[in-house]
Formats: sequence, C-alpha cells, structure tokens
Amino acid sequence: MSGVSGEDNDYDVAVIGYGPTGVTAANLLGAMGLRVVVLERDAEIYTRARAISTDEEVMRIWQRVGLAERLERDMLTERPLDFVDARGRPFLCAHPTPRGHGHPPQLFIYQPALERVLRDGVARHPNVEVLLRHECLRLRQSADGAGAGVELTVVGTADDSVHRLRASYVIAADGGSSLIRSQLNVGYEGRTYEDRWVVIDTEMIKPWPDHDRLRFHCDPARPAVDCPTPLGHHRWEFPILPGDDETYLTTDKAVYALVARYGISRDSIRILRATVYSHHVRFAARFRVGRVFLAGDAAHAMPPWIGQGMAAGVRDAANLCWKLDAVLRGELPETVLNSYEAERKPHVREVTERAVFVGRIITERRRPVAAVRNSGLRVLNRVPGFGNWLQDSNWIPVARYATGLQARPRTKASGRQIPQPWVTGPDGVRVRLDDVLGNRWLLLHSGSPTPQPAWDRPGVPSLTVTPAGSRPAEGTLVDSDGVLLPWLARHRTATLALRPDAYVYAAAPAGAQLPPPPGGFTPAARPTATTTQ
Ligand SMILES: O=C(O)CCc1cccc(O)c1
Repeated sequence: MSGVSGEDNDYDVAVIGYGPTGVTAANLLGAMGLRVVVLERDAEIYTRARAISTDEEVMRIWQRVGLAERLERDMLTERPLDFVDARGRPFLCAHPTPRGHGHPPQLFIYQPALERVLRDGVARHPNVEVLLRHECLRLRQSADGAGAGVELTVVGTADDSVHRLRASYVIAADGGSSLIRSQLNVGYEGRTYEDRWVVIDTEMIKPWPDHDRLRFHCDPARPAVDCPTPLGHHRWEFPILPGDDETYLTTDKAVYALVARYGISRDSIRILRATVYSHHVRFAARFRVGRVFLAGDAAHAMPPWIGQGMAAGVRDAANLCWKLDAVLRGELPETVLNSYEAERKPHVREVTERAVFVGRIITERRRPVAAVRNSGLRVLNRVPGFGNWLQDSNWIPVARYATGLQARPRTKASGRQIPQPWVTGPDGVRVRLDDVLGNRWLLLHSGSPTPQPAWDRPGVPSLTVTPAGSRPAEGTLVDSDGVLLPWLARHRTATLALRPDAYVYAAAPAGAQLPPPPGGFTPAARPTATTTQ
C-alpha cells in the first residue's frame, strides 16, 4: 500500500512510543492509508500498565478504526462506583449513565489485553511499519519548503544498528519521561505528589461481596482503590505512607496484609504484580515544535482519580491524526495543525483539575475533615439523582472547543461533538451515526436543506436527517432513536458542517448560510462509509 510519500525510509508520519496513544495513532493513520513508522523501545507490551478504565467517547474513537466491538468484549461495563468510609459504608454512589456517544459510559479495561487488540488492529495495515526495540536518538527538522521534514536517527537496540529515517511529521507519544520532549527542550511544568502509591494487579480466584464495583475506600488512615478489571482481574491501589518501607510494600506478604483489611485472603486473589507509581500534574509548555507533536503522557500527566489519563492520550491522537492526514493530502493548510494544542490543552487542563479535585475527596487524611466530608456527601447523595448528576454532567468534563478549528461567529453548537445515536442509513441498515458520517467533512441538514454554495464541493457530501419512521433514501439518514433532530433543535441549528471527527465546525439556523469553510480547504471525495465492525 502506498502512502502520500514514496521513498524507502521515507514516511508520512513517525509515531514514537507504542502505548495506548501511539497505537491509536497508528491505527488511525494506518486506516487513512498514510505511510507510517512506529518506533518502540520495548520488545513487548508493557505489562505493568497503569490504566484501568475508559469511556464512551474513547470507544467512539476506536470505533472509527473498526475495533470498538472487539475491544468491548474484553471490558467490564455497567459497574457502579462507591465512595465508602473507613467502615466500608458508602457515602457517595454513582452509576454512570451514557452521554449519547453510542457506547457504555464507563468501561473497565485490562490494559495489556487492550493493547494486544489495538496492536493486532495495526497489523491490518501494511502501510504501517512497527519497529520494536528501536529508539529515536536524534531528531533534526529541516526548514520549511519543498522536501521539508524530520530526519530521525534511530538505533535498533537488539543489534545496535543505526538507521536514518525521514518523516513529514512526528508524533511523540513516548510517555511522561519523553526523550523527544527533552530533545526539543520543551518544559514539563507542574508538580509530583509526595505520596507514592503501590498499584497491585491481581487475578481473582474466588469472588467476594462487592468485588464487581469500583470502590474508593476513603479511610483517612490509608485510602485505597479497589476496582474490578476484566478477564478475571482486580486492581488495588494503596498509598505509601511516611514510615512505610516502599520495597516491603510491594512484596506478596505486605500486599496480602493490605488487602486483608477488606476481607480478602490468599484464597481470593493471586498477585500478578505490585508496582510503585507517583502521581503528577504536568503539562508540556508546547504540544507542537515545528513538525513534531507531543501526545499522551509526553504532553500531560494527571492523577488517576477519574480514570482519564489514558483517555486523554487517545483523544490527542484522534484530534491530531485527521488533521495530519488532511494537511499531508493538501486538503487543509499547515496552519490547522496549530489547532491541536488550542483544542486539546484546555480540555486536558479541565479534566486534570477535576481529577485533582476528586483525588482530594478520596485521599483526605485529616480525620475531622473526612468526617465532615462523609456526612455532607451522604446527605447530598440522598438527593434524588445527585449521584448520576455527578457522573453525567460534572464528572468528566465534556470536550467543547472554545478555540481551534471552527468557524466564526460561534453558535451554540460550535466546537461540540455531535452525539452518536443509532440511525438508519440510506441503505436501510441500522448503524451508529459515525459509520454513516464516515470520518469526513459533511453537511448535516434537518428539514428541507438550504443550499450552501460556499460548501458545494465534491469532498463534502450532504445528508438530511429525517424523523423516526421515515423511509430510508439516498442522501438521508433516519433519526430512528429520536436523538439527532431534538439535538439540532436544542442547538438552534438546521445545518451543520461537521469535521471528520464529528465536531461541529459551523452551524446555521434554517434558511441561513453557513460561514465559509476554512481557508485553503480542498477536500477530496471519500468513500461513503469507512468503518465496519
Ligand atoms: O485509581 C485509578 O487507577 C482509576 C480509578 C478510576 C477508574 C475509573 C473511573 C474512575 O472514576 C476512577
């Protein structure tokens, strides 16, 4: 399969780091037909992986590369979440409800299994070359203009071979201690928490009561995370307190002593690994240096309390990859790549602030404050719907871009991602919305479409949403679940210009003209739908 560039050792995109961010980028870029090289220092999937959850928006991204259904088979859904006091009594309970992205709202994962499926997904793309045990020693960017790109000096650590590769762009997804970020001299400001945590992955041998719900044990003496993870696993996390012997705490003996407090014995779990981690709040000073983009933990780090660290990296990959594809194909000017940081950084900051806030609730060590917390939240929790409100509207901040790649003037719909209900496509088949949208620019109308001459070009198809019960027809999609038309009405919109990531670029009320497309916009026609599960 040929990509945009042609020469051997000459790639459209080099992805450095093959964790969840890198492997998602490789899947997205691979599906776009670009010529990609992935460089990964390690020989195997990292078994001491950290993430244990993901969410519906991230599943929507993996749906785009045809992997959501397969991944979900290895995930746990519909698991409630309790904050419990030192005696195990819940004071705050939440059962996540969907936000309308077409997937379960919260899914627990076993990261090594997830990465295996994502890597197998990359193997579908002969245009993606994966070089394990290869490290990028040096990057050199050549000046803009014809032939501009990045030269990578790469060492194969198996045989110390040195290679020179070229790529038009680089995605550095090489983790929190990113060598690429250091090479670029980009700061990584923020803080690292004093308390380190021992993170324990176990295999469940015999279930115990409440083994299948996420519980934050908000015990001021020693808080703990106790979380079901799929494929027969269970995760525990405990802080290392002043006076603890860190090395001892990772031994089986110490771990069994820690979990014994929750009635768990050697008959219930087998310890797979216990690793010590620090929590950080950090942001790269810049997400872009010329043709190199920092993504995932290389760009930002947050504490784990709302299960969003990995998700943030996957969102980075999704935001960046379609823009790189458009620029490489000459469909959009290079300047749109600045919108990556403009869109991602504010959202990551907001999510990080939320994680910090929730962490404060969980890890409160002052007994009197913890007592007030418990009784106050217990009262609030009895207010009907509070738990769900917490999950729905305030738990994980929704990405709504205030700046970035969107038209002016902004409308109520601008910068939002359209929900993803099930719809009936033109061929009468019931599918998720994105499978009809097909990862491309598209105009979506309700009612009788107002002609939009500024958008009239082959690469921007139009679809009209018709009410549930309508007959499927060419150029329409039936809002069979009754979600899209009310959403458009609520956002005072009759026509939307959607970006390939299903975010709203521009919106107009009935009879009005959309603002024009971005400058230099020359989209090529794409196939009708690109994703099948
Ligand atoms: O502590 C962790 O590692 C993550 C805990 C977590 C997982 C999923 C959702 C959530 O709110 C927290």
